[in-house]
Amino acid sequence: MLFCNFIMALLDGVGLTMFVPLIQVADGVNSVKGDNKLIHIVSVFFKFIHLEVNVINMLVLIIIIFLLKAVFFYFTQFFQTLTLQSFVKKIRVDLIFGLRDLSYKEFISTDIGRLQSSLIGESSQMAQACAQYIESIKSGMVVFIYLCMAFFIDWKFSILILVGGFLTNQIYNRFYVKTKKLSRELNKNNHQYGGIVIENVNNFKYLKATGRNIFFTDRMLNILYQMIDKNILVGRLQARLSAMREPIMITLVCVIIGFQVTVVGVALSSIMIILMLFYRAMAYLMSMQGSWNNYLATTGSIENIKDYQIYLKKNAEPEIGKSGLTEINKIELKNLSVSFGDRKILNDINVEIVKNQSVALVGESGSGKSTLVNILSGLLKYDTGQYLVNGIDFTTINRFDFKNKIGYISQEPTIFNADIFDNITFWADRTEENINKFFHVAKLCSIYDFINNLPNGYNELLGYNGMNISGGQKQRISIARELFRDVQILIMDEATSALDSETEAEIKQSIDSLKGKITIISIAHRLSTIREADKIFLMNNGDLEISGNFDELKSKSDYFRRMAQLQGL
Ligand SMILES: Nc1ncnc2c1ncn2[C@@H]1O[C@H](COP(=O)(O)OP(=O)(O)OP(=O)(O)O)[C@@H](O)[C@H]1O
Repeated sequence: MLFCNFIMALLDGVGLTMFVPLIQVADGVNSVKGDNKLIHIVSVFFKFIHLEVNVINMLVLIIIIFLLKAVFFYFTQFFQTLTLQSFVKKIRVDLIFGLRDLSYKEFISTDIGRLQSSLIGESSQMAQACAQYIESIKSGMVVFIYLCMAFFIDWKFSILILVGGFLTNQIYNRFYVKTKKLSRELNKNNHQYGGIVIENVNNFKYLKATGRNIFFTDRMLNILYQMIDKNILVGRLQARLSAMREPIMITLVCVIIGFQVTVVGVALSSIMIILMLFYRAMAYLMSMQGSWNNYLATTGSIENIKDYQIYLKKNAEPEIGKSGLTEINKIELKNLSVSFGDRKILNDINVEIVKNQSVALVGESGSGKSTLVNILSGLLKYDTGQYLVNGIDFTTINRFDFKNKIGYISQEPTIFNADIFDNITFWADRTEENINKFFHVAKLCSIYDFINNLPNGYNELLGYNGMNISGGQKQRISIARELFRDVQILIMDEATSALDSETEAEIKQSIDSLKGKITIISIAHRLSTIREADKIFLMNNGDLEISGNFDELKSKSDYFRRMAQLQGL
């Protein structure tokens, strides 16, 4: 791109300077005072191509030069688009992979506003910044070529360009500093705004029901107004820059005419050419300064994206280890401890779960059940101890291979903004086999009748976060999705909490039918759902107190017995 731009600028300069010998030829060589260097070069060139030096030939040459320039202009623009798109691709792909690999531990404390604006809005701003950066380099290159040619044609002219450049740069520098500062502030506002919008959307129902959305609206408006004020300031700066361009140039042009006529005493034809070259060079110089200022107006985004890429890389949790895990036969935790900051959340945990066993975790709220399950599923890292899968250290296992075999149903059901079929099958092809399997799991999860009664059947859209269906229906869809996947380990964290007793009993039956076929790890406050579990772990304040089956625990633990009695078991 830069090579084509270089040739294009060279042709532009050569084409324009051709007007000097053209006028000289038209007027008769002797009519122009001063240097006859150019006409000499032109004569040599025409002699070389066996043509006469006359006005017609020179005009044809000028047309050919500008046609060639157009060809190189085309290639410059084309390569610029390629450069820009490969840059945008690199940034966006990097961020996409960064999000994929971001560790769960980091994600839960990340600035969501920054995350979303980095991945969406600012990536586009980066493209604009890159375009402006390229433009300023291109214009700079043209100015440089003009300068070189100017030195060759008339050193006084090059001094004038340098003086012009220096003067305008002095003025522009003040604007550069202000624009850069505003850009950084705008960037911060963008993150705040993004964060509030996401919070507003995620908690829309609550905010609407309680009238608190007014508070959020005020917060959004407050930041929005700040952003608008700053954007107006940036616009004002840019308007001033553009407005100043012409008066500066006209003043400089007048100074040059005055200087040339009164001091040097050159003929008008010569002055016209110098002015033409000067005007052109200054236009490129100012365009370079303008593009540079536009580029600076987006530096906040550039700095942020750069930092964010580093942040994502630093907090990446790649799917390390060799692939090839075909079956999970045993998982073990040995003397495993986890802390959040200074607080120990899990303390010296020892757990062994073998293939197709069904285990349950019980304990008071905050005792560490979800944290333990997050460790088992590979979402969270542990501080000390060991996690073994089939006797192999978990850190050396390919996470993707492992997680691919894990089904996870959490307290908050996961619903995608798609229809029921895609939600359950995770966008599987609608082949006869998949449709049959879809109905099979729908029956297992007591959602078959519901789907059949919908106006669009399994093509019914569920809306953002499943707004169009009930909590229990969402939960059943989440469970069906995991059953459709043929997972080897099914983790259920309060999976049936949103269901009424009748539906819960139905689903329990379905889950029970999986007993002995896959490994099931469940957390439940309602003990009836885990009564049949092979092994129950009782947790207390980060410790794993005791384990055994339902009846064993009842006899071993007063707490468990009390809980069971309270629930009529
Ligand atoms: N990201 C986190 N940062 C700091 N502390 C955390 C974090 N996640 C959980 N905790 C703390 O760890 C402890 C255990 O939480 P955990 O969610 O594992 O408990 P739980 O037994 O599953 O509770 P519940 O039954 O209410 O879901 C709690 O005291 C909680 O405050």
